[in-house]
Amino acid sequence: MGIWLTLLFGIVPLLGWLLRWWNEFWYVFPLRKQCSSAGTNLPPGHMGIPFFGELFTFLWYFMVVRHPDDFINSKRRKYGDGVGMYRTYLFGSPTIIACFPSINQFVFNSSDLFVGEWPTAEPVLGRNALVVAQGKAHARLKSHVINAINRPDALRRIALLVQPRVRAALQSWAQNGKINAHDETKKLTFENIVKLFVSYEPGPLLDTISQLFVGILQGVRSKPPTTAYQHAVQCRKDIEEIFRVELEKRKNQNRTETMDDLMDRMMQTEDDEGNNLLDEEMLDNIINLMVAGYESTALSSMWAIYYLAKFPNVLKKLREENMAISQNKKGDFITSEDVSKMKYTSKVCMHQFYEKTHTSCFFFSGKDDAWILLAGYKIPKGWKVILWLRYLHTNPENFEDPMCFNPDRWNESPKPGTYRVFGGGPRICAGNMLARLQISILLHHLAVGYNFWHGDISKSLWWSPEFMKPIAGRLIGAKDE
Ligand code: HEM
Repeated sequence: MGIWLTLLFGIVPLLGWLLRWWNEFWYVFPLRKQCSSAGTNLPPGHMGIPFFGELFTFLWYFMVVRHPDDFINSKRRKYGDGVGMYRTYLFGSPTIIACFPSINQFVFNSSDLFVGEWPTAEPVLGRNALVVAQGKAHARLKSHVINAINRPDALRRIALLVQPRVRAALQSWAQNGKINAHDETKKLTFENIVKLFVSYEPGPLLDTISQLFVGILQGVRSKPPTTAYQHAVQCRKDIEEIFRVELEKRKNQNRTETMDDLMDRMMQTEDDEGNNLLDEEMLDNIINLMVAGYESTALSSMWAIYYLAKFPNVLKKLREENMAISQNKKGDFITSEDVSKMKYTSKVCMHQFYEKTHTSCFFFSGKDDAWILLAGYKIPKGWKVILWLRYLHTNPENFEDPMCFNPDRWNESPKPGTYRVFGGGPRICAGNMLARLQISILLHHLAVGYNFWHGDISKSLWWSPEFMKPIAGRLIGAKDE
């Protein structure tokens, strides 16, 4: 009996106490002395239990309670709202969660102190891929990529290239009646992105590439030696082979027969010193750009369809603006210059990016100790930093009624550093112009030609396993209304 009582009232609480504080002793205690001699502190927070840290608390708020903001809100309540950064242990590493715009800005712009984290991206995306490259190599590759995809002449051509497929897709959706917006926008975006980069038309080759990309996307964030990771590496090799054959074919071609797609443009771009990209650099970056631009654009397009079906008043305003442009076109496609004049459409797009990034955060890893001077805290070397975009975008102090779809909120510019949909600093999204253009074009054809019957649309919570499935709308031609 005595032994059981000792166990119950002595050892069990002691074990519980040890479990609760183990990570604090292990990770925080040794740093305390360093911090106090430097007159600084670690951000407040709690490191959780061994191995898992605060993973279960995180999962509780995200998967069980389904109030992801309460994960941060509980920290705000406990450690104070003015702090803007909290220490924790998540996903196998001691971590700082950064919330305030000024801290995010500091991390985005300090590539000497923080390296962007794509843990396993190199074997899957290639060592020359933009997201993998660092320092000078990154700056050089980025200037090539921006040259190839963001220049006005490239955007002009892209605008014309994507429209036939957008028009055809909308027609077929309308004929089918009910569509699954998630699947259809993915299919449309994929077909267009392959067309833009390598000019392939739908057919068996495109189907093979599509399967290979699914494999890459499923494994790009997983870790070795998982099957998903191994499969992604194999899919990458197969895709590289397909694109290498295409590249060789073009190099041996008479250069008057250019396709003028993004592969061609990458073959021709020169950096400041007049150098072209090497074959490996080109292949890695075509794959990287397709991976980065595919799901991001598809999801934003899907949200666009969802919201327009839900908010007929927005669709009406969008239609007025787009009709005015289309009346002068006499059936011709709109141009990238037309798109830049469509102010209301641009505000609708801004919301789609914003909505999409409600689910995003960026991972960085500290290369050296960093002191956040503004708040007087230290981020120790080797710790991860998670930039918690959701905090910025769903904070009523930054955006009035943040979860409400209201394109007019963008009549005024967001407060500095609060709209971070494309990241920031040297790692800012390389395809943001391309994404804006593609979504505006979809919105244009949708608004001008179609109406929604939106009685059966329901919004599933984004973290549910049924992610996006119920998002379906019925398109009918405007004339059938
Ligand atoms: C809705 C559309 C898109 C959104 C919301 C988006 C968002 C982002 C964000 C937040 C980053 C920064 C990631 C980080 O710092 O780790 C990023 C990087 C990047 N994005 Fe996008 N993106 C979109 C579309 C595209 C498209 C269409 C392309 C190209 C075809 C593209 C290519 C890239 C590349 C290459 C990077 C890495 C840049 C670098 O490391 O320097 N993105 N994107």
